[in-house]
Amino acid sequence: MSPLKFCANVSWLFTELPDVSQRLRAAAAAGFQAVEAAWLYDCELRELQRARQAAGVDVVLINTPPGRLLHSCATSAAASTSLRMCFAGDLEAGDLGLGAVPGRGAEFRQGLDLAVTYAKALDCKSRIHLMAGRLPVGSTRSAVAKEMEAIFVQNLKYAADLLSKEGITGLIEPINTRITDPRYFLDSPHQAAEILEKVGKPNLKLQMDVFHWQIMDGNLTQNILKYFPIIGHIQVAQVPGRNEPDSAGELNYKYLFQTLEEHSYQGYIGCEYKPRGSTKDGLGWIKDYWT
Ligand SMILES: O=C(O)C(=O)CO
Repeated sequence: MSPLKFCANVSWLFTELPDVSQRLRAAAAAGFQAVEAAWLYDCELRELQRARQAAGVDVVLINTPPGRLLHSCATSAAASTSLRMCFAGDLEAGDLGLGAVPGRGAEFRQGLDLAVTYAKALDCKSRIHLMAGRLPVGSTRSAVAKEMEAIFVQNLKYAADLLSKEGITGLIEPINTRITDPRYFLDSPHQAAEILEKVGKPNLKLQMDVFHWQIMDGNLTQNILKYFPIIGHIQVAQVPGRNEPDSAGELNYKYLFQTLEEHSYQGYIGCEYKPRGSTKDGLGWIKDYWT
């Protein structure tokens, strides 16, 4: 059995600290050797590089940009020395990725180029989450599903060829549409597996967020075993509160982590949850996995 590797999602953890550099340092001080993040694009890249090196952590996953930006805090970040962590987009009303969105192909490709620039600069050699995006406002899933899938397959083939030149794995992540994001295009591991089959590129894998899989489908053990060969990254949070794995909820993470150990899962497990209190105080559960 190989030991599990955890990474801190600094878009969710250590949010007591406004600056990315502070969060990277805090993650390292808490014991993490690796971090992941949703979006860092409004943070000044050279500062980000310096902060990562100073903290001594690996960046193992970033997302492609969400799309329409609500505002860019690049000016404030560039102007100030601090790297205020900011979402690069109006995530409520706007976009949540562009991979499957009709008429946004050029923006998807631009966002992919930016993600590769940041991944290379941050020495994030391994993974970029290629976000699918939402159904157009006013459309119904049944009416647009076929068109959006064809667009997603085409964009993923393009992305896979570009990423393979950099040795980077692309990931697609089903996000639950029951609670978190009702208009998101990709919402089940079965749909994602079918799309990956159609794309047929070995450097594209499945990002398994246990929180979303439980809400959409349950049947976690069978789904983990069925899709294990194509799983390239995992994220965890308790259901329904999306708090720490050991918080009250539906999931027995001790059992799920044991299952992953028994199958020698070699990837990272992203801690993408809302701490109930301070991040540090909520990390008691992870000590069992840090030998
Ligand atoms: O919303 C989530 O679970 C994500 O991982 C988005 O990147």
